[in-house]
Amino acid sequence: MPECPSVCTPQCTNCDKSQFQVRHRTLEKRFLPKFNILKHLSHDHKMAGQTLVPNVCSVFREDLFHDKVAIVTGGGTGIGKTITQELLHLGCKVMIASRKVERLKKAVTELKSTISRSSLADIDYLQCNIRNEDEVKNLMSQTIKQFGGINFLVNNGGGQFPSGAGDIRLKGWNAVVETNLTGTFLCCREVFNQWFKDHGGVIVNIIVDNFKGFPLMSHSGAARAGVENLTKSLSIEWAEYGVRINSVAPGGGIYSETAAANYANPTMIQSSIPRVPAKRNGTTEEISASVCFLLSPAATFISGETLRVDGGASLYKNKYEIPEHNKLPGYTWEKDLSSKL
Ligand SMILES: CCCCC/C=C/C(=O)SCCNC(=O)CCNC(=O)[C@H](O)C(C)(C)COP(=O)(O)OP(=O)(O)OC[C@H]1O[C@@H](n2cnc3c(N)ncnc32)[C@H](O)[C@@H]1OP(=O)(O)O
Ligand SMILES: NC(=O)C1=CN([C@@H]2O[C@H](COP(=O)(O)OP(=O)(O)OC[C@H]3O[C@@H](n4cnc5c(N)ncnc54)[C@H](OP(=O)(O)O)[C@@H]3O)[C@@H](O)[C@H]2O)C=CC1
Repeated sequence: MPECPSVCTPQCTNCDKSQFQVRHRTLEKRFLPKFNILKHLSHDHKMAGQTLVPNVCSVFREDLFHDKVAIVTGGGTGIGKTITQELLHLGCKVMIASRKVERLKKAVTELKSTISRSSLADIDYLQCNIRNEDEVKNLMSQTIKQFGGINFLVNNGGGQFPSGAGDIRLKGWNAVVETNLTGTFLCCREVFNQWFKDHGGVIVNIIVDNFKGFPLMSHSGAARAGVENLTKSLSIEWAEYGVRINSVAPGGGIYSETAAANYANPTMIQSSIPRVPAKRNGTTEEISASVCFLLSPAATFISGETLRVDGGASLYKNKYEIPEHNKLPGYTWEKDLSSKL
């Protein structure tokens, strides 16, 4: 672990680790191909009564988005929270939106405290279930009212539950498709109708690594394939309005406490590591950087594209182990003729 810097950082009241140690331990663990991250994160580190907010940094220049307004769905947790942190760091005003108000409130309180006085950045939240058309309309209109317009939409909110396709009930299928495909469509349509049609803007959709199918999450694989195609259609339809739209496909498992908590087996996020050429999980920061790149002027000639951020995983073999079986016998004329004898 790196040496403690000369300026002493606050101590965690739960475990005596310094802020500096916590930050570096977290990074260190993330890069170890072991499944012990959960143990390390078993309590919130608190510094002088405050939950630790890790120091934000970015490969982009600090004022890059100082005149921009972004909406990040699912911006209170995991990948969405990291994207929000980086956008704030780059001077952006960010509206985060999802279903659970308590999580949104907590994130806003935490992240607001990180904004420096000289920055034009700002953050607020709105409750919005992206499956609900009226709530999506309200998200756009309230953001325009509060921040004066919208430049970026990051459709990050989404998810699924693991299940064999044979066991997925219609309600569960619909819940996943409505969340990931319909919800993304509603957000795109409303931001376009209410603002982008007249002012242009940039959209980034977060999808998944479903390029070789998404066994045990077939509902999500199908819904995200729909989003990938929607991305292509809209990039063509809306180019004349100054709208760019791309997708980012995180792969290999991106650890966050909330992502892991969604699964009965919390090591599921880590289980794909053996099949990631990079031999590690991705970080939320790596997803955020790719989103910021696609939002930025560095990507003004990129639209309708899907950026795979997966350490090469989508090129490697499928992560679903197929049990030994002989249920798909071969066809030969000999067998065919002998069956007719
Ligand atoms: C190698 C690993 C790679 C992993 C790659 C991807 C990782 C990630 O995406 S991490 C992100 C994880 N975060 C989330 O998924 C959060 C968002 N997800 C959800 O909110 C749910 O999964 C949802 C999309 C299904 C929505 O849930 P909810 O709002 O509760 O939906 P409804 O009440 O309308 O309907 C629920 C309906 O869905 C079925 N169902 C839900 N959960 C399960 C489950 N765990 N197992 C089986 N079935 C489930 C079920 O039919 C529900 O209806 P009822 O039976 O009437 O409750
Ligand atoms: N972690 C990973 O390995 C990977 C993640 N992804 C995708 O990245 C995105 C972010 O996931 P991640 O940060 O990892 O996990 P999280 O579970 O932390 O994030 C999911 C976010 O989506 C929000 N959300 C879910 N349903 C809705 C809804 N109906 N309306 C509004 N918001 C909703 C949740 O907020 P709330 O519950 O408050 O509504 C939550 O903030 C998801 O789309 C996920 O599927 C893709 C590939 C890999």
